[in-house]
Amino acid sequence: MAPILLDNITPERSEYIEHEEVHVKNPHLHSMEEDILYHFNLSTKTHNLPEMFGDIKFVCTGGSANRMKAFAEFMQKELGLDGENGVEDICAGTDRYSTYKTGPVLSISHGMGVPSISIMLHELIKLLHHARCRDVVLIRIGTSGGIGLEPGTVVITDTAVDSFFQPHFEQVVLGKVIVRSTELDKSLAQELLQCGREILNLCTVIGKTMCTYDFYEGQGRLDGALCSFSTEEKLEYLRRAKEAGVTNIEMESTVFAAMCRVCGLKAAVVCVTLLDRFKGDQITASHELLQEYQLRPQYLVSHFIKKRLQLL
Ligand SMILES: O=P(O)(O)O[C@H]1O[C@H](CO)[C@@H](O)[C@H]1O
Ligand SMILES: O=c1cc[nH]c(=O)[nH]1
Repeated sequence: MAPILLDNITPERSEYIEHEEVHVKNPHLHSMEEDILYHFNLSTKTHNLPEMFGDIKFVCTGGSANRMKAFAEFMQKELGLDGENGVEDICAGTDRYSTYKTGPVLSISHGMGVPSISIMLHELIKLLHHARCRDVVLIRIGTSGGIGLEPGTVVITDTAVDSFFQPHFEQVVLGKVIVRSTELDKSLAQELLQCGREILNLCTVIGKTMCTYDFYEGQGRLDGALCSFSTEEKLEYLRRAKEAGVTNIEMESTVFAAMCRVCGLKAAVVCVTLLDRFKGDQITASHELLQEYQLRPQYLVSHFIKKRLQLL
């Protein structure tokens, strides 16, 4: 078994320092003449990153490219910005991620699962660093499976946990396992919860979010191509998750929380639940209802952004 190390590049407690530029935790980066953000099709030599991105204060990210485009269009309207030509994908030169900027809001897709969001976050955090951004808040707006919650509930994550219900993210580096904390910013979570409460008919709760490496077996589903457990074993696992404080399950929150924390970035996860996993595995809601569910975290985060910008 690989040796397990607690993260040795993270200080004891990674504190967010107000008004400081976004920093990266990589001593090699400063000696590089050029930094190519390959999956964004951007580079420090070919693009003026401070001019293009220096005013970003909010980064919102979610798995689907269409959702993040829709969110950018929505924010354009909400912030009263000129939207005659719609929004344009800044990284159109690559189809790995879709990126839109509307005023101080960057909307970017991350694909599905830990490896995909982790690559995006490496390049995003370097982008924010090269652009000399300050006081940036990162929010994942996503979907999830609920544990004992009414479908359509919006969950604000207080801590992301792994499949053992631990607040950890494990990264294999040079054949060793590095364990990083997945605690999220508590006051930001409370601020978002308050925003949820201010929106009529939006059911918002706070709880732990479990992040898995798979949608099927990894989330205890009985309907994948493989399944090695019984219905009773599945329900027992979900009951144990619920007892540990888990309210929903998705596939990116631990690495998102861990990477933002190491780099001193304030981060939050806001996911709507598409089903109650105690009641089933298949997502049976209609397309229209699922579309409406996906808008709920967007409304909440838009409300939060407008409050922060003192537009409300
Ligand atoms: O709806 P988004 O944000 O894409 O995320 C959730 O949906 C995907 C699975 O359907 C996973 O990536 C999970 O985390
Ligand atoms: O059950 C679900 C629903 C959405 N996303 C997940 O990861 N799981």
